Amino acid sequence: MKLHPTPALLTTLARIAPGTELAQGLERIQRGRTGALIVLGHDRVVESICSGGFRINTEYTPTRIRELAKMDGAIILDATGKQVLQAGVQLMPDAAIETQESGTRHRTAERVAVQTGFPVISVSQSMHTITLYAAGERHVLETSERLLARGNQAVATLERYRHRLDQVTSALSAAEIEDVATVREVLAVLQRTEMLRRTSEEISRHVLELGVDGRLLAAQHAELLAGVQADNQLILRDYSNAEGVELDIDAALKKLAEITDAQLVELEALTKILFPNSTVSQDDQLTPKGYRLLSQIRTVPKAIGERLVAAFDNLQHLMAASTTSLMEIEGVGEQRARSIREGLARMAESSLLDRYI
Ligand SMILES: Nc1ncnc2c1ncn2[C@@H]1O[C@H](COP(=O)(O)OP(=O)(O)OP(=O)(O)O)[C@@H](O)[C@H]1O
Repeated sequence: MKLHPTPALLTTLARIAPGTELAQGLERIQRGRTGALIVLGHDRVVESICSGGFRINTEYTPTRIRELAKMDGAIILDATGKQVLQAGVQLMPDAAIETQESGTRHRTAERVAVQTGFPVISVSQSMHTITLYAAGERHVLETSERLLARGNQAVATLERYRHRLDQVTSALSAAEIEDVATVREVLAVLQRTEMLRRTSEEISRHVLELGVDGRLLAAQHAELLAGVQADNQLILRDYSNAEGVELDIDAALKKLAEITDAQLVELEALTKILFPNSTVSQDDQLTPKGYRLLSQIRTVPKAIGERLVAAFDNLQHLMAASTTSLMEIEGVGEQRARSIREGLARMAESSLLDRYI
């Protein structure tokens, strides 16, 4: 799935997000009902397509750029956006570079961005829009109100997803402890975790683009993600050898991120990720290795979790292990062995309570 804006474009969007000096300048230009063509960087290539205008080499301020935008021609800033280098410049990019834009300002902006590799901002006087050309993409900036509306909608979705994820995660934990976990339960957690991840990523992009206007959204986002216990890497590792062959976890995670939203809902594509070589029924039972549940015990660092799984092979064996046999593992002393046993016992207790009371 291709994200929009892409991470490369987002980096530039964050530089002109509300609250930044550049955003304040753009806002003043729009309020003054003028347009502008601003190049965010300067080098020999830029120099070679510049004609006329004048060099000012002065510190960037929102008021200054607003005044300079009143003139015909483009404004060139340095790559940090802190210095105004030239103004009133006629840009003559390669006319062979394709552009779908119609007005000359926007056509020029797109071509300059492609030719120089620097971000270019075009403020339209007639349409009152701000378009950013960067990283091979074109992005029309949205108002904070619209971005916030979409962000709030995504937060409401995230809240629903979180609730559902918590339900399927505790159902899986209970089933794992009783050794009756089914393919369906495992896939449900894989699916819900990925849905949560996608929505969360969407909110992060809004937050970045919103700058200071996104503070509340960022706080809500963080709160909703606190304590999420599902982790798809651990799920995949827990069931990695369900077919007798170890999965390539990184490749599986990549495939998971690439399937479409529609495929994610249907489970078929997810089944193929976890079981690339065989056909399974949703009711088939699986035994986890125990990575995920071990990761929830505070006193078990990752390296020790790895050794425990390597030595005991699966969660059932781990749960049956005595303190003495746990202590045979490097890094597990008496205290840690006890806390592992207590941790697993506590999980068993609470999952039974969840299930039957
Ligand atoms: N090659 C260029 N170099 C520098 N400035 C340019 C160039 N082309 C256009 N401009 C600037 O854009 C202004 C508007 O041009 P034009 O109306 O043709 O473009 P437009 O894309 O329709 O703009 P808008 O959407 O703002 O109306 C020009 O007056 C000039 O200041």
